Amino acid sequence: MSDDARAFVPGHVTGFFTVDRGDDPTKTGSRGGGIALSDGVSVTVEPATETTVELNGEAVEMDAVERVLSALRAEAHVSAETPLPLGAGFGVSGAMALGTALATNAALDRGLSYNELVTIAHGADVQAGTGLGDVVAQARGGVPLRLEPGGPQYNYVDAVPERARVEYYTLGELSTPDVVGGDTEALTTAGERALSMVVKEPTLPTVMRAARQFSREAELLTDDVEAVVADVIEADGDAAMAMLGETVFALGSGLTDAGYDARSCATYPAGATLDSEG
Ligand SMILES: Nc1ncnc2c1ncn2[C@@H]1O[C@H](COP(=O)(O)OP(=O)(O)O)[C@@H](O)[C@H]1O
Ligand SMILES: CC(C)(COP(=O)(O)O)[C@@H](O)C(=O)O
Repeated sequence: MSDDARAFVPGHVTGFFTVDRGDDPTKTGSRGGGIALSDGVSVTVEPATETTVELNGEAVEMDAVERVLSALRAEAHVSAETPLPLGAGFGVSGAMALGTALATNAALDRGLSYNELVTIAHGADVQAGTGLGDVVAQARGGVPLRLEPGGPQYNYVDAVPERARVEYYTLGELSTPDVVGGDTEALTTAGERALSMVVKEPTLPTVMRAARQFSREAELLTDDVEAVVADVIEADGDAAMAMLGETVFALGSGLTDAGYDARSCATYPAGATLDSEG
């Protein structure tokens, strides 16, 4: 019997990252740090004769989702709902891939385990060029530190043992394939430096400081984002740029204290899960 199934996947803002290409997608990924968010993506999968993908009621083309469905030999109507903007650094593509994997497995009784489904979604996001570390971070939750790249068989994920209220404010999109598909040597050096700062002192304020340093060193910080981050710091807050988007995220009420009309959520302590029935 097949039926509809729904999964929730937290959003994930990356503060800093590396690009680590391997021989296969499960060994390819990023190291880095970020924050899983209680604002995430609810993905409903309904088996169908032809695949269609919808985000907040509008049809979208999403390579990562199509790759997950073909890996699971499924045709389905995938409908996702989220308050997060697409293409602005919240890992919406990774969330849709992971949510599709979890919900398709349930709807079509594929009988795969969590790590197997995370591997499929990670590989799909990597091959689509839309993410390197979001899926494994979204499978973990909290404040993940990705110490080794790749899917669950190869990576090594630690975390900062804290939780916080988080605010975010988006000014625009940045193309993930353009950045991760280009020359990433300097970016990776900056990402490694940021990661070692946080490994030495695994706290949220250090994550934010490392993220600010990374965005400058990797030359990804835009003037508009820099101005907002500066305003938050001026108002005694803590903020940084979300990779890869023109988005600022802040701890506590940093953005609203600085006068921005920001959306607020919190760290999401758990990984992605299937919703319970009924
Ligand atoms: N209107 C749209 N704006 C941006 N991306 C879109 C849109 N419609 C579909 N897409 C697809 O969504 C994916 C966005 O990936 P990415 O930029 O990594 O976003 P995110 O940062 O949310 O993960 C890409 O596969 C892109 O082709
Ligand atoms: C930064 C990024 C490579 C892309 O993130 P997004 O634009 O949100 O898909 C992420 O997957 C990571 O490895 O940390």
